[in-house]
Amino acid sequence: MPQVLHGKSPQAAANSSGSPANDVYAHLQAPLSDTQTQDNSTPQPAATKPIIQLQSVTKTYPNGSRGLLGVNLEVKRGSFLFVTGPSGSGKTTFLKLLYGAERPNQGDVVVDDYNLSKLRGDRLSLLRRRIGIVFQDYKLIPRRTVAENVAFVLQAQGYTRKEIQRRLQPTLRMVGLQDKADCFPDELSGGEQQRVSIARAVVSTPPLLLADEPTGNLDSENSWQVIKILKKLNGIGITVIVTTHDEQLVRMSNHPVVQIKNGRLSSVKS
Ligand SMILES: Nc1ncnc2c1ncn2[C@@H]1O[C@H](COP(=O)(O)OP(=O)(O)OP(=O)(O)O)[C@@H](O)[C@H]1O
Repeated sequence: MPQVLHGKSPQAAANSSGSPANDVYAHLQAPLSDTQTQDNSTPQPAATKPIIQLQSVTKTYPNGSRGLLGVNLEVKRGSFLFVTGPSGSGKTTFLKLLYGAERPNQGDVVVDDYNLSKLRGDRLSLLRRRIGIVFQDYKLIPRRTVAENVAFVLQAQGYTRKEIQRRLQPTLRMVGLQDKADCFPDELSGGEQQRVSIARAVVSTPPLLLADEPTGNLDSENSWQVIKILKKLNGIGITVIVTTHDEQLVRMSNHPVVQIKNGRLSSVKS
């Protein structure tokens, strides 16, 4: 049986946490159901289907290292999920399988209705546009300003200049960097750089945000600030999955938690 993670409906979350009032994110504020039927005989409306489904997923690397073993998981749209576990347990492998950077040896990975086990080429690129990714080491382009780093994603996806301008300021405001638009990454603190990378990940308003140890290089205050921004994004409907070693952050956050140990997944808190 897959683990099923229940998320608070994004609308409810938006109402309780105060969503940012700007129309860039408005289309993410449509009410989505937080209940899901297990009856596969009746077609489910898109909004009630899980955004992520893993069935019997095993990943072994060519050198024989175990990434994941027999993992079953369903994540509902609008959820906020923490993934914890010791170093080398399989957390990054789990995220890589979700955005198609690795493929399972066995089992199916379905994300936003795309079966990643079979996805190639253009269709994989299309799915990746629907997934924002945040890394521990930010991965910003050093010779581009904050605004240019964030706008770059939209340029690559063919957005018009007008649409890029429309999205840029609200997104920088959302991460509290509206005054740093013209700074270069090396003029920012680690926490600020991570917030730029979050802005870059969500400026195209993807329905899914994956964050791999986003607070790994930050002190506790900056870590909490990053988590608060991720919560805010979840509040407007983005499904958020965060890997972390930081038990304190997980305890403070009151969201579902799964643990991966030796490639096996178990639910710690649902
Ligand atoms: N490209 C790869 N080739 C071979 N083995 C790999 C590769 N990537 C990861 N592994 C192995 O797979 C296992 C799981 O690694 P993974 O990076 O998913 O763990 P993790 O939980 O994210 O670790 P950490 O918290 O240290 O980042 C480890 O044994 C690791 O050595």
